[in-house]
Amino acid sequence: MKSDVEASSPSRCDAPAIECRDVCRSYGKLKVLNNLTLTVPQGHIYGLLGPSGCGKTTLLKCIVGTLKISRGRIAVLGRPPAFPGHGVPGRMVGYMPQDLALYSEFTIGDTFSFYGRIHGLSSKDTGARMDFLIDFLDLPQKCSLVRNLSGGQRRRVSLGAALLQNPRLLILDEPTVGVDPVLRAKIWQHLVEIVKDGRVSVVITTHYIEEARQAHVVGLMRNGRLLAEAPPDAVMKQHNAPTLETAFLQLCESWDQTGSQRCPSPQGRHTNSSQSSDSSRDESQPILDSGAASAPQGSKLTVDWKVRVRHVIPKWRNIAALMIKTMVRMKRMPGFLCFQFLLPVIQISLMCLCIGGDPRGITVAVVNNETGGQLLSRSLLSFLDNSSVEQVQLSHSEAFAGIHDGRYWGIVGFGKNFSSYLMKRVMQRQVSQEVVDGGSVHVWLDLTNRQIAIMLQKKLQEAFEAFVQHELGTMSYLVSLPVKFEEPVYGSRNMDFTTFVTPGAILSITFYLAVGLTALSFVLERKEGLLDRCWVAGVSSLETMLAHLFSQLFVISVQIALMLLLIFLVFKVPNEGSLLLVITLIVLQGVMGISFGLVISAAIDDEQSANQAALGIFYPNLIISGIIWPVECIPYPLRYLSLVLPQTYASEALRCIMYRGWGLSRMMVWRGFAVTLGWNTFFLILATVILKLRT
Ligand SMILES: Nc1ncnc2c1ncn2[C@@H]1O[C@H](COP(=O)(O)OP(=O)(O)OP(=O)(O)O)[C@@H](O)[C@H]1O
Repeated sequence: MKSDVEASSPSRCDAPAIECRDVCRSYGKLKVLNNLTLTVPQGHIYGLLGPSGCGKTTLLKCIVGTLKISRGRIAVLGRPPAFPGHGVPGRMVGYMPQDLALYSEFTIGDTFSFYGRIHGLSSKDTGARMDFLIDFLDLPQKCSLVRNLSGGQRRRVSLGAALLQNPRLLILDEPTVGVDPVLRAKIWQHLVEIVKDGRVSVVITTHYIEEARQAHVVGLMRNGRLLAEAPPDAVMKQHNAPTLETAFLQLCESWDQTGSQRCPSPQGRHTNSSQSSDSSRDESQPILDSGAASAPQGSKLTVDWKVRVRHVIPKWRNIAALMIKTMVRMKRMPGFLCFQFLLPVIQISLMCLCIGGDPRGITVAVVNNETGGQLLSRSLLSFLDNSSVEQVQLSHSEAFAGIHDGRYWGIVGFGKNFSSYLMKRVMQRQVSQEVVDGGSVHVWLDLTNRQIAIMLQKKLQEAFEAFVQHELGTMSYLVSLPVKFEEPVYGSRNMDFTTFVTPGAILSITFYLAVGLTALSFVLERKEGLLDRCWVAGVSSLETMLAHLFSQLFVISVQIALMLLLIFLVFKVPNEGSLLLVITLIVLQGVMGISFGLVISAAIDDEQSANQAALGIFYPNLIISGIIWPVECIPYPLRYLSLVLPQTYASEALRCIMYRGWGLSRMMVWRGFAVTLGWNTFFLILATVILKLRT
């Protein structure tokens, strides 16, 4: 069989392009690849055929390194995928995944430029390749948006992106689906052309079995095993079949009848001939040693520490390419960008406008039984704040009927001798109970709304103090409480509840917007195969995270600038402390939101669950972080939980900076920064661990 392969191959080369030995891979309990052994000779087109669900895509993902195998060994272009310093993943491999994995907001030109940047092509080279590919793949103009292309056109753009850098190995997962027969023939012709000099190898999966006759070798897969691996003619000859499809059907039937033991598969041959003592080694652990699959016998692949360091250090080129990608996408979605910038402004405005202010237009029934001219009751009522309290003069019975019907929040009542009795109370040393009662303002309140009731009590008290000051002048001390509130040490007398809530609300808004955007963008990119495609192109997970962090920092900065301008200039929230500290703490909370978004996207695969996770923690965190109500009201042991949450100490620190003017030397301030940094580190480590466990 091997001689058949060599006879039909365009050139000979000793080291195979891909060598898989006894490869196993499972998804949970589902065993998808089952001791699969496969060899792709250098300079050949290898057609990987098999029914839907037999494991072709899984195998290709293992070959390019986006999935780790659980057992066996893989060598691609001489080394295991992801071997430090190896070009796979990277420029040496062109990968077209089954999902189109294209940014729909990109134009065709943007798509090629993006991958050109990642592969380090000059703009001239990218331009030349782009022109060739657009012409060759019969694509529309390069300014056409991917989202406006037909399914077949998108598939061709995806193929073009895989061909862009002239890779040494092409891995194409069903590139001809949805492509018309003329173009399909052209693609195959091109593949035959590029492997001619023996430098480039191609692995292609297709559902059109007959088109695979143009491949130099076909591998027929079923149930995670390779049933046959030979040139198409040899397979047909062996099964005396007129077509490849018939041969494949016969092979499947014979497999079903005889079982795997006696099936004439090359796999058995490989397994027997090459079985080594370490063939069942777990590749997910010692990935460096596993490169021995292609190394000369007895030798081990070693890596220079410089190469190892270079492999780990993020490349600025890739980060820049990803950041440009984000900017281009933002530019193409101006509505979404405005929404991103304006949403926090809208949220904080609504909060400042609607939470913490005094209730207005509260109707109160006034029952005034006094008659005559110079009445003290009228004078007192004139000091009641009209903007907050609306007075309705009623009789006793009407007032009580109204409050019982819920039309009034309270009743203010004066007896018919109120003025004279009040003066007696003030002037005489001893008075009767009748005078005390008659000289008092009687108030009945509906206490079902605590905020309104508190406001009414406060407004009545203020009105009384102003009235006493007006009527008694220097003698007003006679009816005042002997308690004097001096100038506040911190804050001002007119600070309202809004002032308390604002710092925590800013942190919370910044944190949750960053969580949502990060989780959603990563989950969507992974679901659409975009992350995998970038990874195969040579972008590391760290580079992806850093690029996202830098792009998000830009968005967060604009959001913070707009929010701070609004609260300081429009809502006049005071800031006694360092603006730099205020901004730094908010930015760090935004970065923490990004880190938490990474945790969600690492752990969750679909956007709906990611959204639910983000929303699910939103309210509990808001409530027990002391953002809308003081932590001091939280009962133990819930208080302990509250104190370790990411925003409890941070909100307190921001309030201390803004309202007390404190700096980092104060424990309540540096504690907020320390907790934020601690959570940041924890989330980043957790995201990395989850990603590692799930790969
Ligand atoms: N992420 C995953 N989690 C769980 N099971 C999976 C996952 N991906 C694939 N599978 C399962 O693994 C099996 C092989 O899938 P794979 O995509 O490799 O098949 P395929 O041969 O490429 O199929 P097709 O030709 O239809 O693309 C299928 O049963 C599939 O349901």
